[in-house]
Amino acid sequence: NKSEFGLFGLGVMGKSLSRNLANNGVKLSLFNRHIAGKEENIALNFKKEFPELATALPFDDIAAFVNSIQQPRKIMLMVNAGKTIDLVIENLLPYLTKGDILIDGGNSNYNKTKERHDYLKSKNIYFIGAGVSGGEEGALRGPSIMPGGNEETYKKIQPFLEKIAAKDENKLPCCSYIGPEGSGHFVKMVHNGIEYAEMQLLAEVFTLLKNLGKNPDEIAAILESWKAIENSYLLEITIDILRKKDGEDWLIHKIMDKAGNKGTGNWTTIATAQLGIPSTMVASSLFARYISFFKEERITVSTYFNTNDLSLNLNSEEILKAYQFARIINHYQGFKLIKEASNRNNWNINLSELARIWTNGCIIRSDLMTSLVTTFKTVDNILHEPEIIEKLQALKPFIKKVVTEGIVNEVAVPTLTDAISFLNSFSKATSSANIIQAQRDYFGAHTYQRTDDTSGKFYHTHWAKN
Ligand SMILES: O=C(O)[C@H](O)[C@@H](O)[C@H](O)[C@H](O)COP(=O)(O)O
Repeated sequence: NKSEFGLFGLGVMGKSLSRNLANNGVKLSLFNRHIAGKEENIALNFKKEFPELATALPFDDIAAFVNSIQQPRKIMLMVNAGKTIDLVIENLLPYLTKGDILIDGGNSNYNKTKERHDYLKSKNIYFIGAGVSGGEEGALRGPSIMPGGNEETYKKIQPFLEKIAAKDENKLPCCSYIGPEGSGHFVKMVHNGIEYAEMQLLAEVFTLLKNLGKNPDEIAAILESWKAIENSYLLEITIDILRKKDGEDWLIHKIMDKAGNKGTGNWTTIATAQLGIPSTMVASSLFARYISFFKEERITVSTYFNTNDLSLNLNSEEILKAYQFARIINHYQGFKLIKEASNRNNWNINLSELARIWTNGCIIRSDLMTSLVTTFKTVDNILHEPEIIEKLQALKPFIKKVVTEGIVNEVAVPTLTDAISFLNSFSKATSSANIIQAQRDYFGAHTYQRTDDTSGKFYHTHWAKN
């Protein structure tokens, strides 16, 4: 008898999701391409490896794979984002039938997802762009899933995705319809943007504590003590990472400080610039990765500019409070970007529900995220929430001290700095943008509005003639 669901692409995430589906009783067909001498019998060997896949049907022939699945077919594509998806779609199309559903579970660009959605719609094939977060382990035990596309189509795959998704504190699936078109992949992209800044903040905390003379074990112990106050998945794995030994030394000392990236932080920065939203922290954490990449040049430049015998006048308590402050600003910026994109595209994204499906399974799950589920029930802008305002006011003196000490002592804290600089700018009723407007009008006659004219009329001044 035919399978209920097809899983196409048995890479790291594809394999974990297959086992998760099988563990949840889904009758599966598995497909992996055949490349002689390189990728042979992947699906078959994978099936043999895990008892839960006993009833799964393995394939490396697309026609046989498609025909093994009940109609309307539900096929999840777990292949690399980019051109591969389009290639796979073209290879599958000849065998698909009107009403079949393709689900792209990779980190695809939301603009491309909309294009693919519209293209396949013209062929009566449904396309869901589903963000899947949680990495290899999350995909196996329960990821957070962010599906976007046609809502009626989503209802047809909802039971499968909800089965495999992580569960929140009320045992509800961390999977919820996000909205139309590429909205699912958009929120996954911003999830990764928030992830970039969260990771960078922990890297800066590590640097500050290291500059206070702490070794990785001592730093891990300090972070361990923070779990009771500000826990998150990323904090937990950073503690594990710092405690990992490599012979006598700590493994972290052997890892090359050149950060990679696969594009989602880059796309988030492009999207935020295009939408005119100041998500400064994802941008600074992306650029911190880019700076790290110039290792050779950094080594050279380090011989020109570093001042010795500087000493940080800080304690771990102050650093914790600075970290807490910066995390709130990071989440404010991420959700602001999503809210704006949702308004501009009429996606109608429910921020509280989004925070809820991010409370488990995904990389940015944290106590703060759990608290935001409630916050977004009353406000859609956390900088307007009295409790959060109060918390930021209480934490502000500490991040000001930490960032000042960091800069004075030449410690690289770009994303912590960004957090306080952002609020220093965003909390000013009167900014210095009048200078910018005057300069633009001076050299380009770009005109400006006047503070004493509420009509909003634009003015031009013949500056040089004064
Ligand atoms: O939510 C997740 O499960 C991760 O974010 C996942 O999507 C992946 O690990 C990122 O692609 C890493 O991104 P970089 O390679 O850009 O750091």
